[in-house]
Amino acid sequence: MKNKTITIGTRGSKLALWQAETVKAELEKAHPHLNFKLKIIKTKGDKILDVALSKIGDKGLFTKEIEQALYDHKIDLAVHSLKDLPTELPEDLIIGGMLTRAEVRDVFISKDGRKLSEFTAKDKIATSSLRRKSQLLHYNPELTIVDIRGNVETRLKKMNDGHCDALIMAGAGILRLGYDEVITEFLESDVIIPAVSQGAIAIEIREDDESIQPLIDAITDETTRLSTLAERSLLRELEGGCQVPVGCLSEVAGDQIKITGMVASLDGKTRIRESVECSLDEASEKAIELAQTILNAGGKTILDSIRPASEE
Ligand SMILES: NCc1[nH]cc(CCC(=O)O)c1CC(=O)O
Repeated sequence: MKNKTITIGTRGSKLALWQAETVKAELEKAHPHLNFKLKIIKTKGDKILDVALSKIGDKGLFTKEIEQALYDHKIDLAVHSLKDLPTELPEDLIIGGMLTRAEVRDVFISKDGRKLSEFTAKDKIATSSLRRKSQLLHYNPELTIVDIRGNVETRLKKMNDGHCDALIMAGAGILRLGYDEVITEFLESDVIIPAVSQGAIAIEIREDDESIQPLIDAITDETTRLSTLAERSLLRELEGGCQVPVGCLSEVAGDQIKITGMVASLDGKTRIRESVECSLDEASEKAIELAQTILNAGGKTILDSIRPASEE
């Protein structure tokens, strides 16, 4: 008799495929009696390549079509960069689990090997992320930031073709694709706080699909789960999507966690950073309190001033 085949939905970019293949390999190892196959799905974010992400609006840009395939039972689970999943998932869909988190830091990639500290107003740094832009300007208000879109390869090519002198990208994506040698430096959290859930791979499933959840439990890393859920609680409390200048860093030691949240104004003039330390078990609860602290410390004023513009 033929064994059941479980279908994994993914975007078609090299990074998305690497992530989906990794989930597939882990599932195959944990469940050798089952068959797993990948199904590639194109999303709106893959199709619109000439508009800055902050101008398209964020709700599920890289996820909507994949989630529809889940609803339609065309796939049984979906693999995403957790960072790209909105904090509120569509009805009846849940995050079933996460793989062990990889590199969380952003990296600086310059064309001629100069570090960020050596950059001046004459150099162009490309990023489409408001979080990166605002923190770069806080670090050095003289810096020149330009927009860029596209996947990792496209961005590297654009830099080499003269679009910019440097890029900032998530280290996780660069390392997964094996481009270690293009990294000029890792940006530490005193300069750039990473995005909420950066470096974590998530598996999205139908809430009522009881046969899938135990399969995913077997490959889920509990520390990653608790810390990224806490970061997402903070983001939800701030009511920020992925296109707001919000960052969050979790530092885990044993069963203790230190969470640092960050909100910055678009011009970088104001940057609010607050931290909390607690046990991993209470991380989500404390992250919500941390969000309130940040809102009260001026975060609310910043986020209120940004939201109307990004909703135009
Ligand atoms: N916004 C796109 C995106 N979503 C996930 C990653 C990289 C992998 C990760 O952070 O988990 C990237 C690229 C980047 O920000 O440079």
